[in-house]
Amino acid sequence: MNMQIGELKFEIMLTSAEIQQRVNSLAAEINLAYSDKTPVFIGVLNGCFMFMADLMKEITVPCEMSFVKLASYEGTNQAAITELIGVGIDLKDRDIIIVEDIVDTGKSLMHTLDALSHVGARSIQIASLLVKPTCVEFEFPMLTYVGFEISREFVVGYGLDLDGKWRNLKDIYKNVPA
Ligand SMILES: O=P(O)(O)OC[C@H]1O[C@H](OP(=O)(O)OP(=O)(O)O)[C@H](O)[C@@H]1O
Ligand SMILES: Nc1nc2[nH]cnc2c(=O)[nH]1
Repeated sequence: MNMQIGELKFEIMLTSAEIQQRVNSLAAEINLAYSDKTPVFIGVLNGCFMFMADLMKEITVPCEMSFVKLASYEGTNQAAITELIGVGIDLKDRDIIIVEDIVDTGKSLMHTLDALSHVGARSIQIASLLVKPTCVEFEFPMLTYVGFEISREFVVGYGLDLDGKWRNLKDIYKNVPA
């Protein structure tokens, strides 16, 4: 299935069914690993909203959740990354799971980790639906829960935007040459 956004052409990369299946198995892994804990899930807005919602519905251990906000991209070009906006939960001695839609260069995740490094958490793990291994500029030993490793192309849908739009698509599309 193809989609044209302005001059950009997109092809379907992951269907809603494929995403749901993978999200369910990630949730199962987390349920097992945190069976004796009460983790705090911290979603990094805006992109995480669909992944976070679908993941949380499958989490069966007692848990809390909150959201932080960063901003980094405009269109397909990287711009300056701004500050982290508040969490609202005391994270001291808590087991944190950061929830991201995508780790591309890894800069956003580095900012989130930096901001959380002072809160005195007991543990920090990361769940990201998508990772671009050929783009990541940092090592993330805590990136334990990865939905799909994907290639370098820009992707939209399932929370991921292009100029603020297309986040609502239930499938994920990748940019292909026109
Ligand atoms: O690994 P990186 O190269 O830093 O890119 C990944 C980040 O980029 C996107 O966020 P963005 O800042 O565009 O905000 P959004 O979630 O509101 O779309 C995405 O949601 C990740 O947080
Ligand atoms: N929508 C979207 N946002 C991103 N942020 C970093 N990489 C991407 C990407 O491939 N798509």
